[in-house]
Amino acid sequence: MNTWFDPADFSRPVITAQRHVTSRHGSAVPITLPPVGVLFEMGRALDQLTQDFTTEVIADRLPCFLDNPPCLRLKDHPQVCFTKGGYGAPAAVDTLETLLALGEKKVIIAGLCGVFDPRVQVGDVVIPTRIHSEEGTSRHYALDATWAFAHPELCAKLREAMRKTLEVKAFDTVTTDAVYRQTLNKEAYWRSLGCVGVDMEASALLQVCACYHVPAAAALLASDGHPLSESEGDWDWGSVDFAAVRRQYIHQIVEASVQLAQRD
Ligand SMILES: O=P(O)(O)O[C@H]1O[C@H](CO)[C@@H](O)[C@H]1O
Ligand SMILES: O=c1cc[nH]c(=O)[nH]1
Repeated sequence: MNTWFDPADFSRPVITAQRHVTSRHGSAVPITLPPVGVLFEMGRALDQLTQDFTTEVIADRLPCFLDNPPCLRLKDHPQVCFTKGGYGAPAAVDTLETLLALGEKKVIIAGLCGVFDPRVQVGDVVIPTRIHSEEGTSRHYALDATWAFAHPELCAKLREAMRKTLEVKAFDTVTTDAVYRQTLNKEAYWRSLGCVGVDMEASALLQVCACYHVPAAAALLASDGHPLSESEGDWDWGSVDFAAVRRQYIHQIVEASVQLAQRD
């Protein structure tokens, strides 16, 4: 059983995100965020956003403990903010905790995943009901962090809102800490659990949101198809038109998040 989380430990965390954001290491300027936030776990998203939409800067540098990404909103739809989470579960959760400390009430996670199931192709969007955890961060937040669950209602609405050009698929996924230890056997085991894809942040983000009772759901664009056996070809990234697919995906996430925020 998990020994990193002690449910009887009611002593206070030495550093909290709430305290950190206004500390000397955080920000001198008060920042308030809109209630809905999109946490991109991919590199191109904020550049694409500023290229293709009219945006405004909410904060040049979010006062996270590790990284300091900018936080943006659309000029015409200021009720949603967009930022980039750190890569890997610990850095991603640092960004998330900061967003929550600054007032976010609902979180949409938008990232990439590698896929290892014939039912899913590069360019599909996987929106999981639950994510199996092989990362350590969520084990500091919950006694049983084996699976992290999306908020059922938000997950259903996100699937609906994302159904545009790209295929949306409702399969479970897994989050790992060790990208270079995704062996063929390991991925066969993940398949046996019903998982179709792997990323490095999403289970921790969903688990932390669940612990704080903040509705969250994750959409993962399949960015690379993994070989399923020794006889299949080598791993490779993306597809011939992956840049266009990724752009389409970012647009769908933007539209879906605005739609979901308008419904609130
Ligand atoms: O920063 P971009 O190109 O989105 O890629 C990031 O996302 C991938 C993992 O999801 C890794 O390749 C990482 O570098
Ligand atoms: O985290 C990731 C993202 C894409 N592909 C993978 O195998 N892992």
